[in-house]
Amino acid sequence: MTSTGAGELLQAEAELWCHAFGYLKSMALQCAIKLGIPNAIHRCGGAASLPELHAALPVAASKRPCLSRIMTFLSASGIFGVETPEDGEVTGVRYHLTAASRLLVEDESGSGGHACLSQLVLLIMTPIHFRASQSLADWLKDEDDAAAAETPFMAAHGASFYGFASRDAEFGACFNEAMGSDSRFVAETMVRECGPVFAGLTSLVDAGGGDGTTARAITRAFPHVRCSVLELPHVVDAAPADGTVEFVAGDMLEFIPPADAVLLKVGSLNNARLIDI
Ligand SMILES: C[S@@+](CC[C@H](N)C(=O)[O-])C[C@H]1O[C@@H](n2cnc3c(N)ncnc32)[C@H](O)[C@@H]1O
Repeated sequence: MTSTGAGELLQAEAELWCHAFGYLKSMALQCAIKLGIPNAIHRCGGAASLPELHAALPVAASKRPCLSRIMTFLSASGIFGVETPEDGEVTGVRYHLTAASRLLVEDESGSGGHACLSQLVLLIMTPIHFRASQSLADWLKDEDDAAAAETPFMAAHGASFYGFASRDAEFGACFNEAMGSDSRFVAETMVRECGPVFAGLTSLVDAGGGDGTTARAITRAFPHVRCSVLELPHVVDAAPADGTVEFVAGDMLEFIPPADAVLLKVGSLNNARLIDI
């Protein structure tokens, strides 16, 4: 067995610390969104000093010194860029938006026309997901193969992800809103870059199409394509009915309405089920 040098050992320990504290990156990002830091920097013209952030953000006066540490951390993570003045004076440090944090700016006209992804990012970091991932080791050890524990999410919450979303109206609404923001973002690129794909179609069904955001964007960009959305009943019940797209309540594993094309932009269904479809 080869012995490991002190330098390598210390490096290995540092790596472990980075992994163990990795969740702090997520939590700092969550904090930035909840405080509205991307919006504040955007309103300052795309770059802001600490005094400008203190004036714009709801941070208690006694906690202001901590904000500079959070900004340093977020800058090291690439969420914000940082320019330090030559004299090193802290009040002269300016933080600016990066490509990633521009996607967290709520004002669409100011974020380069992109949809804002803040709701989606916050959804990924809900305690509901953390609770499920914290049960991963116990779930792997457990011999119980009852349907109730098919996934770590089911083991933690007693329901499938979509079962939970239908049971908890507040979480369901957050989830649909977050998916809608992702769809707005993806649809912008899809209709701009994939025109030829839609050229020969007269109808399309978006299976698991959420609140219909993607289908609406397709219909608006390609009016010759009649779009419908197949969704679980609780999602159809809450969907905005503006007549642009038709909603069909059902289970895509059982039935998909006939159309020239099927759009499938879904996660959280296991691979075997997706292959069935
Ligand atoms: C990850 S979300 C994606 C929503 C939308 N396609 C988008 O990209 O914004 C998956 C969607 O599939 C729906 N869904 C899940 N299982 C389904 C099933 N068996 N039949 C129909 N819809 C389903 C969920 O309600 C959810 O809205």
